[in-house]
Amino acid sequence: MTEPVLAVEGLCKRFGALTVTDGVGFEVRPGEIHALIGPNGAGKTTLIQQLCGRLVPDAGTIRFLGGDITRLPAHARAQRGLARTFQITHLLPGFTVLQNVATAVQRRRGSSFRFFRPAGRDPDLNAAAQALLARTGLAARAATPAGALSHGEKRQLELAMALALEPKLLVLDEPMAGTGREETARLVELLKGLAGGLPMILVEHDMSAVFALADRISVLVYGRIIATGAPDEIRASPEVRAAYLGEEAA
Ligand SMILES: Nc1ncnc2c1ncn2[C@@H]1O[C@H](COP(=O)(O)OP(=O)(O)OP(=O)(O)O)[C@@H](O)[C@H]1O
Repeated sequence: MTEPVLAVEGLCKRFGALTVTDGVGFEVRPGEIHALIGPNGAGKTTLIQQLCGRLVPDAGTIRFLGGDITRLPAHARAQRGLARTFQITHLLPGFTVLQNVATAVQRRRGSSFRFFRPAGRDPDLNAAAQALLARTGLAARAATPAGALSHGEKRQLELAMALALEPKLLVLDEPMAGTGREETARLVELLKGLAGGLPMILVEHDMSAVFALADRISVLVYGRIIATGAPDEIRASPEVRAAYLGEEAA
């Protein structure tokens, strides 16, 4: 079988007497959307923080594209292509949508020698940024200040900025949080369109979005992964239903 993009083994994290990540292991395969679901307090955020380098695990290993990244700082992981949305990017509300994305492209290219030239006036950066806006359904909003976007559009912009980093694995941290039904449907379609090449980890409470998007799902309960499988397997698993999904997946 092909090498996994991300391989996590025996990951443990304790806060005092509380074991929040308890021997977690799972893999992200090339091109797959791998959803991580679990009830409130299951340890999803703590797990993601360890994957992205914000928290150091007490035990276990994280391998990304074949290299051990367990002890690497967050920025070094980002440089290798591990991008987390809704955390690593910060929207500049007074800047236009285009300028925000152009700034992210500029950061990726490391073109700090052009610091005296505003990102929004560089034709190369603008072309790259325009392409990302087209990819994320925001082309018509290029000249709008980021602060004037709807909540769902801000999510699209965050996605465009994450894509500007040319990630090799995208960690989507509750992308549907706070979005309305229509916006959720739009984001699901958008993410479906991006899928197929770019592997993603999707942490999400909205089960309809999870089941619409995920190729595989891992279920985290009390810091342990109790099941990993295709959506149909997860939906049918008595353990998962008892521990978490209940009637939601019926
Ligand atoms: N820095 C910390 N110090 C102490 N306890 C913590 C810390 N961070 C998280 N916890 C505890 O660890 C447990 C898991 O929290 P975590 O936020 O990872 O869960 P979660 O699955 O992301 O929950 P939610 O779905 O509500 O976001 C909780 O009991 C939380 O109170």
